[in-house]
Amino acid sequence: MDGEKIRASPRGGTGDGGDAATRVDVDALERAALVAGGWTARVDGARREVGGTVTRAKAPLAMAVRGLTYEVRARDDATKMVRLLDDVSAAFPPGRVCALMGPSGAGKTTLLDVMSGRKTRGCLTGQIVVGAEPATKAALKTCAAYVEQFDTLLPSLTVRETLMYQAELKRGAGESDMREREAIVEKLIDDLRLSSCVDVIVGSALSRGISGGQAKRVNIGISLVTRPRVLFLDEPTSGLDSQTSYELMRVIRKFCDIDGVTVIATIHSPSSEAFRQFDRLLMLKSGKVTYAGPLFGEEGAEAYFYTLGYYFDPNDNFADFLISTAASNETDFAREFKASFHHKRNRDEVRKYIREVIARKDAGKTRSQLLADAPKRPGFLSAVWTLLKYRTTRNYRDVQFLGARCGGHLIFAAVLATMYYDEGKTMTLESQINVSSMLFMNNVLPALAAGAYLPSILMERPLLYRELDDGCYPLLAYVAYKVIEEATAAFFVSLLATSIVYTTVGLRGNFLVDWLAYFGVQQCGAGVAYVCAAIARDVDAANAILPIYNVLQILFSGLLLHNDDVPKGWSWWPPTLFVRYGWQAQVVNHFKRSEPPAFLSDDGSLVGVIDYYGIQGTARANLAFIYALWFAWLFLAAIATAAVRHQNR
Ligand SMILES: Nc1ncnc2c1ncn2[C@@H]1O[C@H](COP(=O)(O)OP(=O)(O)OP(=O)(O)O)[C@@H](O)[C@H]1O
Repeated sequence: MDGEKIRASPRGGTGDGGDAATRVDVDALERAALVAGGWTARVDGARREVGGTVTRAKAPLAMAVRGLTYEVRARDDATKMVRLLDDVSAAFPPGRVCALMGPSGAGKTTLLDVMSGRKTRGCLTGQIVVGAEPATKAALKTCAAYVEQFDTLLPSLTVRETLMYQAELKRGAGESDMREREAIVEKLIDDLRLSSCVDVIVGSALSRGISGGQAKRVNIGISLVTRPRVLFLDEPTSGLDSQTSYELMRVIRKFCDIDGVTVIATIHSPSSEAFRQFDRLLMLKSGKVTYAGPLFGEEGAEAYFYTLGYYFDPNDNFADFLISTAASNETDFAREFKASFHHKRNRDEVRKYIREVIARKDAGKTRSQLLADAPKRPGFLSAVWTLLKYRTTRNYRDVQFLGARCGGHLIFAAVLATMYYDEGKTMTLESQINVSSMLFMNNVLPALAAGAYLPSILMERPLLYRELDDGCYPLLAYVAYKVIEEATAAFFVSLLATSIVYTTVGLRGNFLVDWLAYFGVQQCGAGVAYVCAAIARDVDAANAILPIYNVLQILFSGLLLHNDDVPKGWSWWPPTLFVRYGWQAQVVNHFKRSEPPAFLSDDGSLVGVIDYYGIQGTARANLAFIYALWFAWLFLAAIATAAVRHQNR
């Protein structure tokens, strides 16, 4: 409770060294695991074997940063650099739960992002080590996991499916077979106390699912499926009530003690009980260290701030005391810390870990042990299969998902059927105009319907970013999964829509050509939607960009302005338009250039509708252009998704 006394270490320790007695002897744990030859876990002193599977217990890893300075271009003036971290040095001993605290804007999240290798821009100097190695992005990917503040989960999966989905994406077949993955997931469900909601869907704002606290635990669980040795958490308790945040912190503490995970978490204002699960503290203010060391005990933070004249009333919440103290402008905390014994102790600790890296290097061990020990991740095909297995199967059961992709096409087909019934059976001037116009709209509509793809692509963007950052799959696997998912649905709906129009209107050409043109245009439209979704910041921007492209496409596809009349400056544009090729393929397929001449051309002679509009090429050649454009748009979409990152990192 907030009113309780916080005098001594809650785990009976007396400072940094003092709580060692209550911590799990991780070396002993690892030895036990090796002897047993199985994956062992100690819960309340008892050894537990899970599923009889073979996975070595891993020792937790220390992390340290020395002289870390990080600058970015100022938001308001790109010529200026802003220093967000200023000469930060701190040690994060193995198997401890470290709190990163400070007033709002102190640089906590920045430090967490920098340490976890997630910063995508800015200028970084200083050293970061993990274990006895430099903390390269590749090394961190093998041993660390990051839990973001906001839950990015798939709403339609149950808790168990969510954990299995992540386990399949993150654990390679060579290292862990299905049974082992299941054993890991069952253990996580147990450890995270998710048994009561294991078959409940995650849910969203629109569909009721698990509670906020359970969602947080699932979010942590998906990071733990790889059994990381370092866990970064960005404000794990934010938005939770004090009881739920306490329970969550206890679970995290347990992972730290039993599974040997080093935890580094930014935290705002936890309850006293939740805060007692931490044992180290790094405080920042304006990017500078204002305290680094043990949280509780005689040489802890309370004793340190007491020496500066800030007395902690035991009836208060210690975390609130630290935050309000740090916010005070009466003391230059960074300077005071540099002059303190605590700074010297921190410096020595950092040196110890950096020295291990240097010693390893001096011993000629330049190959990363972390990389060598890294479990094999699933390959490209395996990742695509997992995405289809968990995401597409759910999407196909979602009426809204299918409705958005099918409804419009079928309604348009029905309307065209009634408007142009039997129109293709004659070749009069009127029917030539009507059928060619109908075929034009038959290609415009699937292009316009691609707007239906935008919301789902944009909504799952945070999930995509997280899964890419977690190394779940390469971007191309995601693109492949998306194409298969959309193309499979489009295959059936385009077949049905084309059948309706072909038979009712009385089209004459090869049905396959009409269908391939429709399907191809539909897929090109999806490709354009992917590009818009990649470059647009939000749904509003995407909804503004896509219609501009489509209107420009409609204007220049040959019906509204004949091909021969396109102004010189625009002549490059029509050859890039898939609606144009779709229309041309279907018009040539229907009339076969054998329609009776009914239109007066510029030179006074009578020509058929194909020559009147200046339609070029055979049906096959036009189809070839559509499919070439499909690949071009997919290629552009992949490049745009990789290059444009709408994330404030
Ligand atoms: N490009 C930039 N130009 C200017 N200031 C920036 C820029 N990027 C980040 N900042 C500032 O850097 C500071 C550190 O941000 P950070 O998110 O790390 O703080 P924080 O301690 O996690 O804050 P909070 O507790 O509010 O989340 C903030 O004041 C932020 O506004």
